[in-house]
Amino acid sequence: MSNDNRQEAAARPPSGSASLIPPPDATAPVRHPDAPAPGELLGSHYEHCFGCGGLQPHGLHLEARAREGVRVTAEFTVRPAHQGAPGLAHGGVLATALDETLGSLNWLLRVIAVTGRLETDFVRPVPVDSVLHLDAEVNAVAGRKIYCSAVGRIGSPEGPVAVRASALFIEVKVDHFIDNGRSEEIQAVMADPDQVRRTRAFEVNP
Ligand SMILES: CCCCC/C=C\C/C=C\C/C=C\C/C=C\CCCC(=O)SCCNC(=O)CCNC(=O)[C@H](O)C(C)(C)COP(=O)(O)OP(=O)(O)OC[C@H]1O[C@@H](n2cnc3c(N)ncnc32)[C@H](O)[C@@H]1OP(=O)(O)O
Repeated sequence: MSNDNRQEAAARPPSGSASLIPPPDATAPVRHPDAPAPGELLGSHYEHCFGCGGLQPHGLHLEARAREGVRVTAEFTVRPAHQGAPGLAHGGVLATALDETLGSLNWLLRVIAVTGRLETDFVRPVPVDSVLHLDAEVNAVAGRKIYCSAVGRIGSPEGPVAVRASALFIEVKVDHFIDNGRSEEIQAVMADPDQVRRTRAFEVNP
């Protein structure tokens, strides 16, 4: 694709499916009063998470930072292990980086939620060793449904757009993980009082 065509593609509104368009009764997202201050790192929601976990050797090690409103930013350095084509990031890895960044928005709402739908536009190839600057925000909320979008730019927050995503997250209770997770890992997190306290605090969402 030529540079002109890429710029045109980057400027196009995301071609999302109907289920990613907030319904008429959707409301603007409300930042929780106890959300981390703008500029603060959010921290990992689970240390073995492939997206953000510090103890996950194969992971992306994304660190999301709170911004104003219900918005976060994160940086992802593309490593040789993330290749799909020679020297270029795998699209699924880029989708994971978008998913993780979007998922971290729920810290600002103080809601536990999982990805129901994630639609990704791959606008330009992302070379190994480049830093992808991700910027995500919640656009609307309707009941348990959280509508959000993200963009990833190469090299700097003002760099060329490489990827974009629209997503629908669905609020769940802690039981979602207890009922569905493998018992070995669930027992390990249940034995960690900090993890349980943090997760339960989110569930109450005062
Ligand atoms: C104490 C120990 C705790 C241990 C936990 C430790 C840490 C946990 C803390 C936080 C971690 C949280 C998340 C992780 C964060 C970041 C990682 C990135 C995010 C992910 O990577 S996360 C993994 C991938 N994700 C999944 O693994 C979800 C699999 N899935 C399901 O588990 C169900 O599918 C679910 C729950 C999504 C819905 O199921 P459900 O039965 O609760 O609700 P239902 O189906 O009724 O949907 C309600 C309304 O959403 C609409 N809706 C649903 N799905 C839709 C779709 N796909 N497209 C369009 N609309 C959809 C319906 O149409 C309906 O709409 P309406 O209300 O208008 O009718």
